[in-house]
Amino acid sequence: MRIDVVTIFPAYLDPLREALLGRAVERGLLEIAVHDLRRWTHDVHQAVDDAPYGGGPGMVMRPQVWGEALDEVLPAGPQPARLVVPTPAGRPFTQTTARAWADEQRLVFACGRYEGIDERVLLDARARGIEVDEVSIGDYVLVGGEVAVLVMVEAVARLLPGVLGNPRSAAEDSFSDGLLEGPSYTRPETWRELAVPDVLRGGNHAAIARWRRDRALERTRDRRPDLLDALPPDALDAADRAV
Ligand SMILES: N#Cc1ccccc1Cn1ccc2ccc(-c3cc(N)[nH]n3)cc21
Repeated sequence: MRIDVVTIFPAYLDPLREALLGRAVERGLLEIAVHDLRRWTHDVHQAVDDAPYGGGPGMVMRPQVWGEALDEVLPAGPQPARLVVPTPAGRPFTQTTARAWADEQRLVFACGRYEGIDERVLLDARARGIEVDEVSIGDYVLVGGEVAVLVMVEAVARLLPGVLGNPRSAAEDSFSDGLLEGPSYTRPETWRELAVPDVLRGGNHAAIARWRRDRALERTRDRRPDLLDALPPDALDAADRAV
């Protein structure tokens, strides 16, 4: 997978070169290119924004600059690519989204700032046959798209083959079965007079699986009842429903 990110703050994306993702790039499991949007300005001030038509607070990012940038970074043509635009007004980005995007050959992220990007940039991209996803990472307002891109790139990249040391981690993490993950423990057996639950030290794998499922159901019911409501009818068996 190749990931391109266009932004006026390229340094915001430096964390993509660190740790797990940095090692995945070094190992050639994915490519990441970050582009400074100001490269496509032609004025001495390198202006990327202007006042909004119709008035209102803040500024809007100019279509000309974005248009030239995306013409170069995301040329229309046979190679499929997806343009992702983070916005508070977007569809929710979820684990399901991450799984779907993990199958893409190319992802291009457009990081807006100010009050966002002129709508015609997205219209033009769609008119050129490019898939455009406007996505939100949560119901709160950030200052720009860069942090949202860090979140989404990490969520997608960890699903790529070879990126995680143990592929079971991605297969069994929260949301993989529609539930939140339950509590985890490691050594020592007792810490500050708090003991690891006996069942986890007992070696009975069926009992451990049951205990973990029960804790996941309890946690999901308590923190995210909406996820329980979204489960398919046959997702919970009688033992689950008794929790
Ligand atoms: N757009 C916009 C906007 C609209 C109103 C007020 C402030 C902004 C700032 N902003 C500019 C770019 C941009 C990108 C993504 C987010 C974003 C995503 C999530 N999930 N929250 N916030 C915000 C962004």
